[in-house]
Amino acid sequence: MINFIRRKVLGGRKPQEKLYDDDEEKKAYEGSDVLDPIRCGTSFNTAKETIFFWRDFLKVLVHPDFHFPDKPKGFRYSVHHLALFLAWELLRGISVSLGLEASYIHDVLNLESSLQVFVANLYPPCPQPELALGMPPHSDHGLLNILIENGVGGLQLLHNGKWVNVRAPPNSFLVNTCDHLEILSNGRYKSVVHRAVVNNATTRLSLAIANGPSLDTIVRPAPGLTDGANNPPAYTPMKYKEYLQLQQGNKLDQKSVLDRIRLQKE
Ligand SMILES: O=C(O)CCC(=O)C(=O)O
Ligand SMILES: [Fe+2]
Repeated sequence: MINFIRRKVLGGRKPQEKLYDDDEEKKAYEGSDVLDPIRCGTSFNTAKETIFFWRDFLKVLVHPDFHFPDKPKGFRYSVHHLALFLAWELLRGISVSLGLEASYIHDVLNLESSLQVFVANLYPPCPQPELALGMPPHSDHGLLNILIENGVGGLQLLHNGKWVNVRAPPNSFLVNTCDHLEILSNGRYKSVVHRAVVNNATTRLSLAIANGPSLDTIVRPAPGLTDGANNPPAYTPMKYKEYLQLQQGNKLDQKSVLDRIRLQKE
C-alpha cells in the first residue's frame, strides 16, 4: 500500500527496506464504506483524493457494537473503553460550561449508543518528507477525538493561521474538539483543524479514538444556546450518519464539510 503512495508522491522511488509482510492479510479489510465495521487503507479516500497521503490506517467500529479484527490478538482489551468514559465525562463538563444540564449532551445525542471508532495510523519514514503529508489539514467529524502517539512528533494544529507542533507529554491523551461539538454548541466550541507531517527517520504511530453522537441522531445547535435575531442557529440540522457519509464522499479538506451546513459565514 505504501508502495502505491510512493508511486504517486515520489515518482516511484524504491524503498530501502521492506515495510510490510502482511498485505495479503489486510486485503480482507479493504473497503470503501465509512460504516464498514473493520476497514484498512491508505491515505483517506483514494477514490476522491488527487494527492495520496503517507499513511496506512486501520479503523474499527467499537461502540455501540464491538468489532475486532483477528489480529492483533488482544485488540479486545484496547484502550477504547477508557476513552469512551473519558469522552463522556468531559462532555458532562462541557455541557455545564455551556450553561446546560450536565447530562444534556449525553441525553440529546444518545450517547448510550454513540459511535466510537478506533483508528490506528501508521506513518513510516518518508525519504522526502517535504513532498508528502501523513494526513492533510482537516477537522474530525464527531464530538471529541482522543489521541495517543508513540512519542514521534508529527501532529500540528492550526492556530491563528499558523501550524503549531503538538508536543504531547509521554503517556498522555490529547483531546481534539470536533465538528459535532461545534454544531451542538452553535460555534462556542470550534473544531480544531489539524494535520500530520512525516519525517525521514522514524515510524510514527498514533491511535485516534473518535467519539461521536449516535448514528441516527439529528444534531442541531442546542436551543438553549440560540436566541432569535441575536444568535440564530448557525448550522443546518443533519443526521450524524449523513454527515459522515458526506465527509467520506469528499476529499479531506480543512472544514469543508462543516462549511457546507453552515448557515452564516463567520
Ligand atoms: O496522527 C495523528 O496525530 C492525527 C490523526 C488524525 O488526525 C486522525 O486520525 O483523524
Ligand atoms: Fe483527525
